[in-house]
Amino acid sequence: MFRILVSDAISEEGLAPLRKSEQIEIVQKKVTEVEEQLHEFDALLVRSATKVTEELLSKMPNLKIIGRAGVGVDNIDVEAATKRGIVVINAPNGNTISAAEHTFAMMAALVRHIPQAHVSVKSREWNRSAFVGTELQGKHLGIIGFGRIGSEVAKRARAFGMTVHVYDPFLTKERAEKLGVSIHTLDEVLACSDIITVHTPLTKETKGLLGEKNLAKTKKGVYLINCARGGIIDEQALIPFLQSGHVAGVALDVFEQEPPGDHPLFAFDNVIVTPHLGASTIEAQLNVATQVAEEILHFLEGKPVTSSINLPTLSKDVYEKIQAFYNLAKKMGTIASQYMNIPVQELSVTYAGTVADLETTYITRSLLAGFLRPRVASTVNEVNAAMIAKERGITYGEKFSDETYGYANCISLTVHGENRTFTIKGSHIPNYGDRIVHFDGFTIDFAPDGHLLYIQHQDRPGMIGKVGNVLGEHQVNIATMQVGREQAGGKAIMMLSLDKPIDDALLQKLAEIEDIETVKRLEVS
Ligand SMILES: NC(=O)C1=CN([C@@H]2O[C@H](COP(=O)(O)OP(=O)(O)OC[C@H]3O[C@@H](n4cnc5c(N)ncnc54)[C@H](O)[C@@H]3O)[C@@H](O)[C@H]2O)C=CC1
Ligand SMILES: O=C(O)C(=O)COP(=O)(O)O
Repeated sequence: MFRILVSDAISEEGLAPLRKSEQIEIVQKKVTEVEEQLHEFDALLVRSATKVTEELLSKMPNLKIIGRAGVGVDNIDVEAATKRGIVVINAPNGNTISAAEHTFAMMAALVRHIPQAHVSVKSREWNRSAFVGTELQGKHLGIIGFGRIGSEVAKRARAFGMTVHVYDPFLTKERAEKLGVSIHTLDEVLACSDIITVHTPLTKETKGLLGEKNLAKTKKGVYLINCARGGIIDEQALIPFLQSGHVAGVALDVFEQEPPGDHPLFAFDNVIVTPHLGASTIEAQLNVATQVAEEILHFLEGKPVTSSINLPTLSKDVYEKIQAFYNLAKKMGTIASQYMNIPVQELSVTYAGTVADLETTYITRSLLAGFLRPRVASTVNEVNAAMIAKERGITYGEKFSDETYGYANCISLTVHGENRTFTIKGSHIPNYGDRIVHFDGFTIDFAPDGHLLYIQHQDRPGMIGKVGNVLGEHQVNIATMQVGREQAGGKAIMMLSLDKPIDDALLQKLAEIEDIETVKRLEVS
């Protein structure tokens, strides 16, 4: 049974596909209501309210995936999740339109004083002169952060006859031109805009982006909007600018602390607020819940998740193409790790032939996970492999080559350890399977599966018989055996596939056979 804790309000209709699965059990409760059962959950679905801290994760040792039914993952300690090998996914575009429309609604409300006028009329006043506004047409809109939401806001602004100025360090000129906006530095946007709206994620770089220093660079009478994340505009820093009238009005959908409680900005009539409603529409909630539910099902079926925060993202098509190499690479990593059971500094992976044209980052992560698994006590998978390698001082790199050694594809792994280097090469042959075609200097051909026994010996007559006898005496059946040698009478290797694993005592017996130099057990699961 795969147990999912849904700890925030997520669309029931969107979750329906999960409910259909007999393998899945859904519990809809706040974290505080299931303190005693936290260790039982495999998945956690949240919006922005649940804070997924390291402490919470430490109480959920079975957790495999966190789904954020929305965009921002600043409420999730992604680094802590990654360390634990937990996949973090979000629903990146399900609420884009709703957030953009809400931003626009806030903009219109701000410059036409709609919330204040509404309260006034309902208080039985009729004070038309108190609420004279400004038009949006002809105004300069500054957008900071030009991703999905920022660009949808720009489209609407242009339809309203506004001129749009954008600051986003990652925005290309082509995309800006296509959307009819001009790219500027942050200072230029601050200086030329009548209205500024922020649409970046909350990161170390964007926290307090509109603080005292940058607010001072804005035009007198500027309007500010934050429908992204609390803290991108520094709430405390706004106070003197509102008091002096430098900032004409502020619209906030999000707060540094949510709920904000008795906030000092509420004292200003020209600060209008909503309780984090950007994504709160029927459509957005259905979209994000459906996206996350689909991803959870993919994850359960072992298919790739397409919107992971801490894994390279892969489409289904791409995944289908790389799957075979992904498995081969993992096995190669596992074998190399057991064979080179000494400290290693570097793994170098070379891709040649058809595999070189694929998404190799993912394949390398798989190889890395396979390599680290025999060495690391905690969970290691594609999510945390890179991080664990770094922690252990193991560097890795990818290269590409044309040398396929006669195969359609070839993955080579060279492991650099102290005073020793080891190379293994593998190929995936469609309709045949995975083959290791080179092992530590020897040309060979074996399937990297099951209970393998590697023997390096002097090439003498009778060696195979001696090994067979010892194994037979201990009731160990040999399924397959492949041999390779440098030259007649020189160094040779055997790679045996056994029906069951062998113990240390038997390994020792084999090592004692004359002319056998090395015996290693290699387990590939
Ligand atoms: N109020 C609400 O209910 C909602 C809020 N959001 C928030 O809106 C924000 C944006 O969402 P999307 O547009 O979907 O994300 P996105 O990832 O498509 O766009 C973010 C943009 O910010 C830019 N950016 C990053 N660092 C920057 C910096 N230092 N300066 C300037 N630009 C920077 C990125 O290049 C990117 O283009 C997120 O913080 C998200 O959490 C999203 C949905 C609903
Ligand atoms: O998707 C986002 O980033 C949002 O801010 C929406 O938050 P919510 O799911 O409404 O708590």
